[in-house]
Amino acid sequence: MSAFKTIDDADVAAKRVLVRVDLNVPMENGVVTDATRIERIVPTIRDLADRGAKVILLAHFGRPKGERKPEDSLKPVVAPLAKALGRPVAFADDCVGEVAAAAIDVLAPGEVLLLENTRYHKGEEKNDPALVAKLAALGDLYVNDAFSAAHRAHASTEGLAHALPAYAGRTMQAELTALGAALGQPKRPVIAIVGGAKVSTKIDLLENLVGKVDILVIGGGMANTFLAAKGVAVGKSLCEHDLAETATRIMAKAATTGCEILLPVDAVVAREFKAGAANETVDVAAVPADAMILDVGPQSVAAVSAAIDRAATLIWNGPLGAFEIQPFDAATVEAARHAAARTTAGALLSVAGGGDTVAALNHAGVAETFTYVSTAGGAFLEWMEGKELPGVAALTR
Ligand SMILES: Nc1ncnc2c1ncn2[C@@H]1O[C@H](COP(=O)(O)OP(=O)(O)O)[C@@H](O)[C@H]1O
Ligand SMILES: O=C(OP(=O)(O)O)[C@H](O)COP(=O)(O)O
Repeated sequence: MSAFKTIDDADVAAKRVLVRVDLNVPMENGVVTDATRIERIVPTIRDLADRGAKVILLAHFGRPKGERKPEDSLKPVVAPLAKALGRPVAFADDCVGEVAAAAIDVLAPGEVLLLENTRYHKGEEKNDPALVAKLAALGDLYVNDAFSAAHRAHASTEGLAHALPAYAGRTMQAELTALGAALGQPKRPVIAIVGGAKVSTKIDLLENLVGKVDILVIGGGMANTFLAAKGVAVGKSLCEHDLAETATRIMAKAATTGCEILLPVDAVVAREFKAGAANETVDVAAVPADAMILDVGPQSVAAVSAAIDRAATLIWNGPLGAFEIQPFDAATVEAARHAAARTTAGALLSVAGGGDTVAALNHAGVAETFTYVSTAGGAFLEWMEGKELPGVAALTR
């Protein structure tokens, strides 16, 4: 018996089933640029709909912090979701209240409805009982299929599981099973690559991670904060200077745990954040004051590849650079292809995750070659730390 109830345990026919999914997908100018998270939730939605459920999808997008920011609407996700499902998807302009209730009233068994961004309500991130009650009033059952948001104790990821009979969806189950199989007892040395842009929400994870992995490569926006903490001037780069103390503490802890930290030694810098922007490669000690680091440089990526060669297991979240705009995808693509080749050669077990990381691996053409690709980034790292994820814990029998 699994630790939690799954949708196989639920009688869903003609029931209003609130399904928390992760539709926080990479998007450019209102167009979804990577549909992996959409594709992964299809089995759960199809299963429930085929059994006659009224499927009501709850999801967040971006970080609008309780404001109705148009750029954070889930509306652009409707068409790609309908395409992936092969059936229509209705949309309601709010996730609670009269608008949502009216859209649910006209929903027939087997039909699918997506509700607008849960983070348009301040109560979502606060796990506010008032919002939980409003959401719960819209459904008979709750299914969580958003493993990649399970590290958040929010109204739709945690609170709701206590207000309605709660079940794990297929993707939630599959992620936990696959990660357990791949990384339950990782073969050493273990290398972790952590990059990306979510510095403040991920930096604390590194403190634990340096006690668990043998080599930690820090790239992307995350590296700038560490470089700045070491006194390096990073110009106009994405950098959270107020986290310098945290970064220093992590580097000190790594020294005591014997975890080798690899920071960039060179960088590709530009003055504009756009494709084809004039750029140059410089030593990290020579970043011009009016420029920003948008990728790690060739010497750094060579060091990353050499470190991958010394490892038996790779875990990766967060691209090494702003891979969406060329040529700042170079380091991420090179390191991804190198890890993929080592995996194909049988020398490396490689697990990567995160909305943008998956997009980056697809961009490099190697997502299929990695041992396992998770939809989760932050949640995957927290799972790796051994932390209990609130969204998973709330489903436990
Ligand atoms: N040096 C950098 N400067 C600014 N943005 C960066 C830099 N390196 C990476 N990024 C950005 O980080 C984002 C992905 O970060 P994150 O959301 O943490 O990853 P994931 O979604 O895989 O968990 C990408 O949009 C990428 O452009
Ligand atoms: O994209 C997500 O996480 P990820 O960037 O760690 O992969 C999840 O949707 C969680 O989003 P959040 O980090 O804004 O809570």
